[in-house]
Formats: sequence, C-alpha cells, structure tokens
Amino acid sequence: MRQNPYLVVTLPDVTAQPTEQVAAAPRVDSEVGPLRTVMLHRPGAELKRLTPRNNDQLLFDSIPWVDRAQVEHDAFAEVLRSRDVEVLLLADTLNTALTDPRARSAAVDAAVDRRRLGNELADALRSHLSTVDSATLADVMMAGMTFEELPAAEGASLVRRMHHPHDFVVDPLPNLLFTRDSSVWIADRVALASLAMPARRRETALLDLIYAYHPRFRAAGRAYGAHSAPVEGGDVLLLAPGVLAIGVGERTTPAGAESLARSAFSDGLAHTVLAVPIVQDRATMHLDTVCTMVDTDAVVMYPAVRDTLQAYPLRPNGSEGVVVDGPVPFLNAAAEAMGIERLRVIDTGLDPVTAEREQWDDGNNTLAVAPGVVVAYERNVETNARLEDAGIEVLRIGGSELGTGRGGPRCMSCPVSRSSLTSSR
Ligand SMILES: NC(=O)NCCC[C@H](N)C(=O)O
Repeated sequence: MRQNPYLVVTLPDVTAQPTEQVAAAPRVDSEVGPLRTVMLHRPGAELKRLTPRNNDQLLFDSIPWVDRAQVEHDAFAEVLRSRDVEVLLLADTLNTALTDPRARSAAVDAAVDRRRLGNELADALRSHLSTVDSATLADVMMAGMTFEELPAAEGASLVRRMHHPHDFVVDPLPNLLFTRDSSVWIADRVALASLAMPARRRETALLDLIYAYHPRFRAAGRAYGAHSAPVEGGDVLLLAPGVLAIGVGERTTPAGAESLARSAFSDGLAHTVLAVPIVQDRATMHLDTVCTMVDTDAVVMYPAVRDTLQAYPLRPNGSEGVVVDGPVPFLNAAAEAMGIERLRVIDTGLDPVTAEREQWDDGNNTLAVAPGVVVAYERNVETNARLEDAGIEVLRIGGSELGTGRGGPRCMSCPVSRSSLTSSR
C-alpha cells in the first residue's frame, strides 16, 4: 500500500494486525510451482563426527568447517524466508514428533542395531536411551553416539572392550543435510526413500517418525516405503503434474524406478514416469546433479549428457501393471509427456572444462522457488550467468562448506508444499 507523504499523524496500520497463519497443506505437483513450505536440516553436531578416517564412508569429500556451514545454511534459509517460504527444520519436527511416547519407542528401536552391538550392549544402549529426554534422544538419532559417550555403567560387553572409545555405538547421519533424498512429496502423499548407501539408511527412520507422529503430517498418505527397492529423492523430478522423471544409476535401481512408478500409477499420482539411466559415478549420483527444472518449460542441464540422455517411458496398463517403452531421447520424451512443444535447455558452464567443474560443484542443482526463480551456489559463476541470460532470476548463496558433502540447494531441501502452477498463492 502506498504511503500518503502528507499524512503526519501515525495511524495504526490495520494491515499489520496479526493474522492467523494457516499452515499450507502438504502437496507438491511440480518442480517449480511457488514454494510455500520446505523442510531443511540445519547442519549440527553430526558434521563434527567427520574425520579424515571416516569421511569417505560417510559420503563427504572433505571435512567441513561446521560453524561456517551453519552460517551458510542460515543464509540459505533466510533467502527462502525472504521469498515467503515457510522453513521447517528437521530437528524441530523430530523433537515435536518425539513428544509422542510411541515415537520415542520407535526411535530407540531404530537406534539400536543388535546385530552389530550384540545382545549385551544392545540391551545396555536400549536401557540408556529409554531414560534420556526427547531432545537428547533426537540428538543421538542425528549425531550418533560413541562408545565413550555411553555411560560406563551401561554394559561391560566384549564388543565394548574390543572397540575404540571413539567408534560409534550409533552411527552419525551427516547427510541429513540433504533432506531431498530421504523423502519426496508427490501430490499429497509422501514417498519415503529407500536409501542405497549404508551411511544414509537410518535417515529414513527419522523421517518415518516425523511423518507418522508430527501433528502436521499425521494424516498424510504414503506413496512408497523405506523397505522397498532403492529410490532416492535426488533422482525424482516432478516435471509437471502427473509426470515424473526418475534417474536410475548409482542410487536408484531399475526395480526402484519401476516400483515407485507402479505405486504412483495405482494411487493416481502420475500418468507417465520416465526412467532415465545416468552414469553410475559419484559426480552424477542423482539425476538432480545433471538436470534440474528452472521454469515450467526449462531445465539447467550438464551439456555432456544433453544429447545422450535417454528415457524409458512407463505408463499404467490399466490393471496394476506397467507398460515400458523406449528408450527414446529424454528431452523429447519429457516434452511429450509434459504436453509442451519443447523443453528449453540452459547449459552448465561455458566450455567443457568449466562445465565439468561447475557440474561437480552443483551448478545444475538449483532449487526453484517459483517459475523462473531459483536458488543456486554463487561459486558457479558461468552457469548462473547463463541462467540469467535466459531470463531466470538467480538467488545466490554461499556453499563452500555446505558443498563438501557434494550437494547443492536442491539436494538440501525437501519441498512439502508448492502452489499449483495454475492458481495464485
Ligand atoms: N540429491 C543429491 O544429489 N544429494 C546429494 C547427496 C550427497 C550425499 N553426500 C550423498 O552422497 O548421498
């Protein structure tokens, strides 16, 4: 509202009266619809567990400076809030869920690995975790616990004596930062990922508790389960309402893509799923490392795969089965399924070497907050310039420490609610 420059008395601003904020119902139909609610994980003590001895196994490329990673992450959350996005922090939602005694008991079950600890120590850990408060339990679930942190009175087992005090009784989960991978909302249902790498498998136990016991999510239907064939959220792109692309490579398996497609068809969440083979390599661990949507009809894509990326279109056969076509060029198959003439492609980088560097640094891994508006790492200077040349607004964030886990803004965010592309907010 424009201010009257001649008005000298201060009148109460009725527009500023506190209004009851209605939480957006969980629902995501596209990659680029205006983002309303997102789940992030502010990096915490779990990153302090990383050492040069365990970082490879825990899927980090180096040892992040944790305080700086938090500063970068806070700035990321602030950019989203400045665009009217509600930011839910995973730790807060977990704490709320754990106020339910059933969630606490499921959390203890998920933390105690009897096969690895043996009966004696498993019982000791269980009895210890049953006595701690919910906040401490949540911390242990995220940051793990070492043998020396388990009170000495708890069990004098052989396992305990033969382990180093700094070994883990409960493994830490530094990749919680990448909330994209552990769950995906498809329309009004949530698909729990079935994570492929041992270092990440326990993440879904936390998400399972949040979605089952947090009042905001309790009523939500499920579209996939953590014990099904491997599917990770970074491989799932909602190209348009009813159209999914699922990368198949280092993480998601052909069986995972097929079974998520089957489940989405039978729940009426999709009419076409494109299974997209990607190279099984760390640089291309998920489809969203080589391609993300930046507008309703545009993607930013790694040029090295642009002309070779293929897709197997899957469609329902009308009786719980799946019809498989192709392979056909991905860009053609995507445009056809989305009902558009063509999918515009904006290339990563400037030349093949810059493109390779910026792809590695998550230049393709943008998060759309609205059609034509994306969050991107500032370091990918050439890719961001190309996006702007193509009319995309780029909201830059720092990521020198966040990127040590090999993930960008899309990997670090799980959209819970987006407005539909046809309605206004
Ligand atoms: N969607 C993504 O590409 N997520 C990045 C995950 C990085 C994590 N360190 C991992 O290796 O799983």
